[in-house]
Amino acid sequence: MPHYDLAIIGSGSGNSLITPFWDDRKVAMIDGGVFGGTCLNVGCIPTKMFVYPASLAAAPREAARLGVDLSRDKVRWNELRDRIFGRIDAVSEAGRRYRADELAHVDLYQEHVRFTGPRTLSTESGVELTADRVVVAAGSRAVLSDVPGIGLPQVHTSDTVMRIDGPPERVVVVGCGYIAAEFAAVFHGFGAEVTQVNRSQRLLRGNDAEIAGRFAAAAADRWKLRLGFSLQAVEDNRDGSVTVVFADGDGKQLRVAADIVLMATGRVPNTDRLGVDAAGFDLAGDQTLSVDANLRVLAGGMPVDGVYALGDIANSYQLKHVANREARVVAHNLEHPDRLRTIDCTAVPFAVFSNPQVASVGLTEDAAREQAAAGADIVTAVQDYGSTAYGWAMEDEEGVVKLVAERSTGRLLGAHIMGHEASLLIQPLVQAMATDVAVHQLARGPYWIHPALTEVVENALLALDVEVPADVPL
Ligand SMILES: Cc1cc2nc3c(=O)[nH]c(=O)nc-3n(C[C@H](O)[C@H](O)[C@H](O)COP(=O)(O)OP(=O)(O)OC[C@H]3O[C@@H](n4cnc5c(N)ncnc54)[C@H](O)[C@@H]3O)c2cc1C
Ligand SMILES: NC(=O)c1ccc[n+]([C@@H]2O[C@H](COP(=O)([O-])OP(=O)(O)OC[C@H]3O[C@@H](n4cnc5c(N)ncnc54)[C@H](O)[C@@H]3O)[C@@H](O)[C@H]2O)c1
Repeated sequence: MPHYDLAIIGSGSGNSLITPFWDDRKVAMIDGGVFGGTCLNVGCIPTKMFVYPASLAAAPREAARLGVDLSRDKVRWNELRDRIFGRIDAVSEAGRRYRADELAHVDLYQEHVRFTGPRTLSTESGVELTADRVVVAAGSRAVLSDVPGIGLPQVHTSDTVMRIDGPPERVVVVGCGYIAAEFAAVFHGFGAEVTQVNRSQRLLRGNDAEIAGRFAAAAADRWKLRLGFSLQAVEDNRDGSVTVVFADGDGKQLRVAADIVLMATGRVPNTDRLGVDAAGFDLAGDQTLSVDANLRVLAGGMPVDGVYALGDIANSYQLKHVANREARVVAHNLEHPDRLRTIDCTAVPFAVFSNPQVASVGLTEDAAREQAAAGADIVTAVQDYGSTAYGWAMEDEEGVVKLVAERSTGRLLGAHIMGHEASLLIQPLVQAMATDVAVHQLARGPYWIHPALTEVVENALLALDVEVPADVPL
């Protein structure tokens, strides 16, 4: 039975744990999927490599408003796809080869594994292995509704939809989360007829209600949006296309013909495939592994010696920048068990790279008001991109910055942005929240470049009705 100093399940964020510290120790890297995990192979990176060209392809609509007539002649999808995956697949394969062939102290197991005890594992091919320390970084996977026709080749998840021959002409997107929003924009940008259908009435669940409402209006302005319908079946039309059948709460049917269907109805942690019962590990309500602030896995509420978890299997953010930070904490804790560090989840931002973009950090207005003792100390400001000089240049009619703050302290509690490069505009606000810089200090401390689009953030900060100290910079 091979024994290791460290066994890592998952080569996504888990791959970064093999630091020089382990050079003279034995490490098992175990991954039953494609080397490099979700972000590299089927997640953040390839999606954004589609998002950017799709945003260029969508430019004629915007340019026309400004008096410039452009046309989108052709989307060479297959060429674009092969360029993207030519780059990504090579990175994944180089990473795999490095771990498999070039590091004498690392054994790469390319198969799935299950726990048989807290630090004992069994691979699909029957190898039993033990380790002093184990890190579970086994990620999450897409959920598929159990309806007739779900197995048809036209039905995709984000894992497969970027590899199709195309471009498709008619796309049905099921769901209303980040993945649905990003792919609806990609296919719309490339000229497909997109119908996005969701069970609930609200898009981008968990976002500030005002931003989610504005995003729904912007989406409905671009592609077909049908809310309140649940997927019932996918029917094979026997001509290469399918009909996607939905029903609302009253049983009214919606039937949409499509070349492809993208199921974007959420992701679940892979704990159900890991044999966590045999290890005795605790699960949280959302089926992630329960961990303490040091990211040690819990069993019966107590940390299991030497066993850590990180990423989508251990948190409900399902964001790569969170998984990366957790990996840094776990790497430290593995190397310094006598000086454990904790994970800090202050001001975790996210961005949805749709059209328009959405970005957010901290509390929504509703959550802030719920959390405020009497509800009286919360102030908000809503600033349209169109109120700034750069917004005039763009003739922008949609972009908006919404800020939530505490009146008495000037503490920024939340920031929510929709519009052009929202993912960039949010960053100074993330910095302010992470380092506890008050609203008036952020607005008047640094210079803000004129007439950059960042002025919309500056103006939103100035519009917040917070108490301003007398000596604040002018
Ligand atoms: C389409 C899409 C777009 C996204 N875009 C963004 C974005 O723009 N920004 C952002 O922050 N986040 C984004 N995310 C989320 C982000 O990709 C994930 O949060 C992140 O990759 C999770 O990393 P991880 O290390 O936890 O898991 P993963 O990278 O998924 O790694 C887990 C690995 O474990 C392996 N594994 C699982 N079970 C077993 C087992 N039993 N035995 C052996 N191996 C196993 C899997 O094969 C996999 O390789 C996106 C996700 C998707 C799907
Ligand atoms: N830019 C980013 O940071 C980014 C991009 C993509 C994904 N991600 C991560 O990936 C995770 C998964 O994304 P997601 O969009 O799949 O999940 P999600 O949980 O955000 O959204 C899924 C949506 O599908 C709907 N739904 C579920 N079942 C349905 C059904 N049968 N019929 C119709 N609608 C149904 C739900 O109401 C929900 O709104 C997210 O939590 C996110 O953190 C991040």
